[in-house]
Amino acid sequence: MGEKAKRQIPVVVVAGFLGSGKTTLLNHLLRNTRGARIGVIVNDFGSVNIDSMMVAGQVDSMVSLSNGCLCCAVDVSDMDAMLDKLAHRSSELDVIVVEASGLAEPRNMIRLVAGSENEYVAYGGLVLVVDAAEFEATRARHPEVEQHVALADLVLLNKTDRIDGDMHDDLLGRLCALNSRAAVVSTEHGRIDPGLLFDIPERPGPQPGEQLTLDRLLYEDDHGDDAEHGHLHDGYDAITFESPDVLHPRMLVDFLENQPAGVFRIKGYVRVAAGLRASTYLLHTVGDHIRFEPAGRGEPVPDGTQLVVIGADLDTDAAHEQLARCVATEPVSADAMYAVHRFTPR
Ligand SMILES: Nc1nc2c(ncn2[C@@H]2O[C@H](COP(=O)(O)OP(=O)(O)OP(=O)(O)O)[C@@H](O)[C@H]2O)c(=O)[nH]1
Repeated sequence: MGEKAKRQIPVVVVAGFLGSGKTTLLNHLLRNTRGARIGVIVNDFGSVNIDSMMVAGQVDSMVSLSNGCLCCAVDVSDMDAMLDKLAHRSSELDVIVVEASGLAEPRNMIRLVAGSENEYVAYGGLVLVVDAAEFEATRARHPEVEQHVALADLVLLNKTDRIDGDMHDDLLGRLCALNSRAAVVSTEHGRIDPGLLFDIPERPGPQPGEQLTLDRLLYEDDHGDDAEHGHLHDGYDAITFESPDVLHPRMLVDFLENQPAGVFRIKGYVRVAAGLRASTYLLHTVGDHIRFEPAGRGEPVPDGTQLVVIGADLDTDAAHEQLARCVATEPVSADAMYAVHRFTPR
């Protein structure tokens, strides 16, 4: 084990009205972990097939709230108590998924996670599951669903098997009007590529004679042919931006605060310069949550900038061009670095 910088585990919050498909999404992720180690926080384990998942080693850790409701009864210290069980110095989890109860207020859920004092976690985004067939009826009964959409970093327009093409187009238009920033992905039974949500670790495949894990078997069963495999990647884009030149800190932050439509998360190294100083930071963003950490604490750091932008239906050329425009073409005044310092921890 090399000494690494403190690893922060992304905590993804899954919210959505009753019956929209949150548990279905969670079960899908647990069945398609692709080697990622997933921790789960749920209200109760009733509908998640936890027992068999645990036996098969699919769920690496989980915590439930035995009594009470994840929406209102929980405060930051309750959430931290749950997160502390999953995220600590020796935790090997790659992601923690919190399934909010159907009545949870997403703003509160974000506050609980983003406000966590646990130094080993980082906010991993709000995924809002929307029932495509019921959106109109839900909106009539609960107008606040519009605010929920506006808060989301990723909207899953689920149950698209239950609507026709015209309604699909209409819904996409309405969701984009409510939130032009979020990535929107259409799904059936919550089947998204987990790589959109979190990093798939590069762990070696099974060696000859080694047993296949259930995840691999299921994944390979589901995706044995290329057509099926391709299906899971629909609407999921990842672009890489690399530059040997330094970036202008303020222009970079401006880009991050006005991300192109469809971006869900951005990660990688950025080399920025202002005044006489050039520094490399590890950058993570989810939606408008931006974090710069000084790079080089134990890990090798590339010379220039290496960023990956992940989202759905991205205009990849435009995103690339916008990033290229952040390259500093003339000397930058020293105070421009404040733009980055606003987003560095502590
Ligand atoms: N037709 C169709 N049914 C779906 C889809 N996704 C989920 N369902 C069904 O919708 C129902 C509700 O799904 P859940 O995943 O339990 O929804 P939930 O959001 O966890 O519900 P609560 O826990 O009650 O808030 C289940 O019967 C699912 O099988 C889909 O894409 N299409």
